[in-house]
Amino acid sequence: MKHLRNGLTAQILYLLRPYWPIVLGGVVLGLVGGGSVAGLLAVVNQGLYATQADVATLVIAFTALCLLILVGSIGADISANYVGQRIIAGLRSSLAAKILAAPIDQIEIYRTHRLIPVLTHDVDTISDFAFFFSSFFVSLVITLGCMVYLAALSWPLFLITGAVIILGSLAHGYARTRGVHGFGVARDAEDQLHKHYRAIAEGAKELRLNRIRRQRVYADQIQRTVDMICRVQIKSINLFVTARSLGTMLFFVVIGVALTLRPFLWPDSPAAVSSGFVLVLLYMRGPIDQVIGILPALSRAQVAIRRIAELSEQFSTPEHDLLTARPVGQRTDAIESIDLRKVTYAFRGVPGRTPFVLGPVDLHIRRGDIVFIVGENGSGKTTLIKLLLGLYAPHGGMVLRDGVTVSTETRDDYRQLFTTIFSDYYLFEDLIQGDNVVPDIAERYLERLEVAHKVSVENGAFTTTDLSTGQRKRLALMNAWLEERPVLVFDEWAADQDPTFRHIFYTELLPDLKRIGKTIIVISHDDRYFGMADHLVRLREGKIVASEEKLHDTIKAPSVPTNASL
Ligand SMILES: Nc1ncnc2c1ncn2[C@@H]1O[C@H](COP(=O)(O)OP(=O)(O)OP(=O)(O)O)[C@@H](O)[C@H]1O
Repeated sequence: MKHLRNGLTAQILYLLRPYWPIVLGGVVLGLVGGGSVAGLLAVVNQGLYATQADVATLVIAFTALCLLILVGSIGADISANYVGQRIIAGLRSSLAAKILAAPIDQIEIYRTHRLIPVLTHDVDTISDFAFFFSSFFVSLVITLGCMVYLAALSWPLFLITGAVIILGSLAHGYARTRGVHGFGVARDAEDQLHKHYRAIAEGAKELRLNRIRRQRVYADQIQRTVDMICRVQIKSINLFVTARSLGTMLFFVVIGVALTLRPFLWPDSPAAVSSGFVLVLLYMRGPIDQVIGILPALSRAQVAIRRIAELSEQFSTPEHDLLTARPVGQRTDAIESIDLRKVTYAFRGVPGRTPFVLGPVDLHIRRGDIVFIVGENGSGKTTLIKLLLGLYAPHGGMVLRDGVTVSTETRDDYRQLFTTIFSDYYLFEDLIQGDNVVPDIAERYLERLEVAHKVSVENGAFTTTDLSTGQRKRLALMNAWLEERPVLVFDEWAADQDPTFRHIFYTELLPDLKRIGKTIIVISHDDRYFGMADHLVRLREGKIVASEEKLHDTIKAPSVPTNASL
């Protein structure tokens, strides 16, 4: 926890560091604006008892102070707004960068339903607070300025007021501690709520078909979580509201007590002291109210910053240089072989269960081979290709490209060799080649994939991706073609295809891709087509139990349009 607090302070200072001149300027302007308000109250109080001779001086002082208040508060507001918005923009970019550079297994452990609320909810909470920060600071300075004026007027009254403020602060301290705890609990529940929201959005069809599950999701999960957040928020905010009203009432009490006691305790004190005291106390109520009013937002921002710090800590071992613009490096025909030597990988275990361990695996892949990776569900096929693709760093053993070990430094270059269509692939609408895609070539690919009647390529993007599952996968395949990388990896690509196109995929497209020099790795359950493989690797419980290499001569003339053949 201590570590986290350090992280929290460090996080705030780190965020403010690039803007320190503006922050400093804003602080000075806030001090000038807030201090001038206290000065203005003193002038007003003097004005109540001014003689004709004092009027000119007081008017000049009044005007000057009004100008200072204007300049100070506007300046403080503008600088706080600027810094706040820049920090939010910086946070948004740096969080996105952290996710883009985080190791894939760390992202998988963190989980999407926890990731999105940090990126949206927590950043927005800080943004809300940043918006009010300047008035918070100026109000704080006004309060301090008023206290200084009170001390100048009368020490006993200053001490009484100080004691009341300390009392009020203690009440608020208590409310804040409880409130922060409550906001923390509510924030945890927001993650759960987000998970349930994803379930009703992504599982809409299943929920429409299953009444029991629908009611359970709504009543037991969503409503229960929503009610819990509501209860905790009401409780936390009630604490703040009660402490706030108590504090306000204390002000009136102190005014009443001081005025009642004045004739007895300080019978000789001048009237200007009493009126100044009342004036300052009545005025101070506003800024103090504003400071107190912003405390719940401050507490929420504190919880949000902690969440962001946690995420940053979770992703604190990024892969380096992932976002540096660099040439892609060698592509076509850029490999002769890939080897896995005694590669192992273990997932984190669930308590009471043995974690899945892949390996040790030895695998040799030659350029131009069609490699099938087969095995039962859960045997480790996807885990194996994630290691092969450099998405997971092996826990033991090594991956070699053309006999050279792939290291942390070279892993991202190595990954650029592959185009992969995962079984849970994400289809980007824009093509990476953008405007460089010749419409004719795109058209021929689409025709080859039998989707040209549904979709075309315009301005470097597909005209639509509102297609059937199988058709969307064909677009993903077209993307893969256009990327022109030497190794293509298909994770159960054909599973969503109709029998005719599945046949075309295995018996025409794969051989054609091989013919143009591609190395192809296919995860498949289609045992009818295992004969198409040059190298069949069978996995069971994370181990290679069979590795058959053979030659076959079933390759036909190319029918895939390639840039070379076009
Ligand atoms: N993120 C994860 N955390 C913990 N365990 C995991 C994770 N991903 C996969 N596993 C475990 O690893 C094992 C292998 O999973 P993998 O996805 O590699 O299997 P697969 O052979 O591709 O299965 P399928 O044919 O069903 O796609 C499974 O038993 C699974 O429980």
